[in-house]
Amino acid sequence: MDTSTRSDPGAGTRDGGDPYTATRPGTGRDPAARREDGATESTPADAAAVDDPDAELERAVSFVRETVSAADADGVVINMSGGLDSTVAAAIAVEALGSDRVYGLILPCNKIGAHHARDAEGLAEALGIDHDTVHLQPLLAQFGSVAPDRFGLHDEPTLVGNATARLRMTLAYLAANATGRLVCGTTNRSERLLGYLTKHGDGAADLLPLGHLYKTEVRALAETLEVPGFVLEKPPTAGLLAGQRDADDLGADYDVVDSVLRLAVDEGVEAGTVAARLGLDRETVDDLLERHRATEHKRTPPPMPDRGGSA
Ligand SMILES: Nc1ncnc2c1ncn2[C@@H]1O[C@H](COP(=O)(O)OP(=O)(O)OC[C@H]2O[C@@H]([n+]3cccc(C(=O)O)c3)[C@H](O)[C@@H]2O)[C@@H](O)[C@H]1O
Ligand SMILES: Nc1ncnc2c1ncn2[C@@H]1O[C@H](COP(=O)(O)OP(=O)(O)OP(=O)(O)O)[C@@H](O)[C@H]1O
Repeated sequence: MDTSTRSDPGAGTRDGGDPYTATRPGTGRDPAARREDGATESTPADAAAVDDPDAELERAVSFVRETVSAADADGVVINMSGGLDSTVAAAIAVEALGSDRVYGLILPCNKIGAHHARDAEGLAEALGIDHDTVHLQPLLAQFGSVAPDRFGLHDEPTLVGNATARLRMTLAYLAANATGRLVCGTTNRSERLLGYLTKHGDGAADLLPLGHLYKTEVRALAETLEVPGFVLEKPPTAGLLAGQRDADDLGADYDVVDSVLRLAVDEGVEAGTVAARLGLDRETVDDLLERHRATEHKRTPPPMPDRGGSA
């Protein structure tokens, strides 16, 4: 991916100073913790490993090609933020379908978003895909007039963030309906397992080419795709508030998050053992696993009464 041009060199970091030093929270690692079974302690950095990035990339590319073909669709629509996940998803879609069958929607909602939107426009141009930028503020302002005494959006970051994510989803489906395309989501496995997404917002899509990959694995794929350094350097953020970082919300960086999820969810290792093996404090592990449990409803279809015996 030749995307060396960037419209705004400061956009990735200007809202929070140096993202890798000053604003990053602690990793949650407890140097005093030791493995209960005496085995060698693993490190969160182990989570970053992708055995064969080229093969993983080919798997994702084939998946997109086959899914679009099976749906007899003309291509995909991707909401592009200028961040890691949507850039990697768009690059995979271009490899799978060709640039003329990928359409990017860039949907900033505030001033912080405007910087990232310029990045997204540059990335879309470098990928050679058609794209449009739509500022959401006027549409969101209308949401504020709905029963304002009951659901005021002012000073409610989560309400505004979720409404924005669902508005982006609505526009993606509008474009998909109108052009015979599928909506390509950008959610990764870390976000899915923690429910760290807006239900029926950024979590809603027709295909998820990154849905099986942890965030640290998406990063490894980005390197294989030669995604430009400034995208890799952006600290993961939902992009809704100045200085907001996924690591602040989740209590740990993604190398820690992914290590915990691999052991606890994929391998079924008990929380205390996970903490000991990774050298983490128990609270960090418990908080992450509680998020996982509490968001099961985001990973399953809506419940409904059964029919009393018949399927
Ligand atoms: N047990 C249950 N069974 C069935 N449904 C249940 C439920 N509990 C809640 N619900 C429903 O789910 C709703 C809550 O879920 P939801 O609307 O998603 O809202 P919620 O999970 O509260 O918020 C979304 C979270 O995802 C984060 N996010 C969003 C977008 C992008 C990113 C990112 O960085 O990529 C992160 C955001 O910062 C926030 O922490 C409730 O209002 C209710 O309608
Ligand atoms: N300004 C935006 N314009 C269009 N789509 C957006 C915008 N902001 C977020 N989205 C959509 O919502 C998804 C989730 O947002 P989020 O900011 O968490 O992801 P990201 O920027 O791709 O990656 P990262 O988590 O590394 O920031 C994005 O991948 C993208 O599809």
